Amino acid sequence: FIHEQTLFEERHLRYISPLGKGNFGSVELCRYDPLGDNTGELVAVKKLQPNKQSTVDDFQKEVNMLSILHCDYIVKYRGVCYSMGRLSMSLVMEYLPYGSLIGYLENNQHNINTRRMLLFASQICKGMEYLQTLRYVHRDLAARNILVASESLVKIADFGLTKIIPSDKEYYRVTQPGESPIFWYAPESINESRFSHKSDVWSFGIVLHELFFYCDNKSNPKRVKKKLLINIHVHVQCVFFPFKMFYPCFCFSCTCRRLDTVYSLMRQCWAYNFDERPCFSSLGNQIETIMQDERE
Ligand SMILES: C[C@H](Nc1nc(-c2c[nH]c3ncc(Cl)cc23)ncc1F)C(=O)NCC(F)(F)F
Repeated sequence: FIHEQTLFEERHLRYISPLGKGNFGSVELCRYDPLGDNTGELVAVKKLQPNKQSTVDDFQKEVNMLSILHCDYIVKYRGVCYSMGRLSMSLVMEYLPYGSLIGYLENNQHNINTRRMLLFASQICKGMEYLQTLRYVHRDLAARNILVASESLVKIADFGLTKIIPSDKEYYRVTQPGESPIFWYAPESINESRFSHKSDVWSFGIVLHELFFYCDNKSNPKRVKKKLLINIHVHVQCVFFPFKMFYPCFCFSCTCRRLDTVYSLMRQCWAYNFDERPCFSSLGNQIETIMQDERE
């Protein structure tokens, strides 16, 4: 069923600039300006780019999934815009001027402290907890898919790969694994295409590493990223391909304080056995505790 969808008329949607390419679609900055006097609001418009992977009904699913999410830590859905006589549809979302978290980290690494990183981490946790109540598995949790709303607020975005776990199972198995970035994927997702809240927890651990790796002010993020990729000791757990498993163990060189507690959070998220990984509410509590300690 189609939720009540706020309709944006294409003729009032004024293109401004490209924002980026996401899962199965490109996002553009537009102004919805029905009065035609530039007083309209800025919006982020995701146009479907039908290709081998994604079809219109995948996109319709993404729209429907996003349209029922109401959470401070998730990018707001605004509505849809039909063009070419309802042949093609665009997803209209709020526009967040600070952009993606990965870009923000790269541009602000000098004035980002561990307190702010912990605050962002706890907000992402809360957003993921909310998704879990709806049995959503994001499947692409990464700093590039987090948006910065302000100096003290981040939001989860890009629900192009999100799936809803069936009520009789605790995981979702994808049939055709796309060319998704395996760096953020849990071992069971790589080996069995198995996705669950616990595989999102693994990805959250990678996001923690992305957050705290940039707090190392000495190093320029580009080099850090290269160093990180070079330094990641990827241990091939089994000899046989394709059952190759990646198990990142990072040589962690961040100089920020509370390093040991944050690093232990990451290691919990990277428990090989998904049953041993903490849930998002436990991670959220642990982060709040570290934040308290930070205050002392
Ligand atoms: C494909 C699109 N890429 C980009 N989007 C934006 C952006 C700025 N401000 C924004 N406000 C609302 C939205 Cl939906 C996107 C942006 N900036 C750089 C991008 F490369 C995207 O959705 N990326 C996922 C996420 F949104 F998390 F960054």
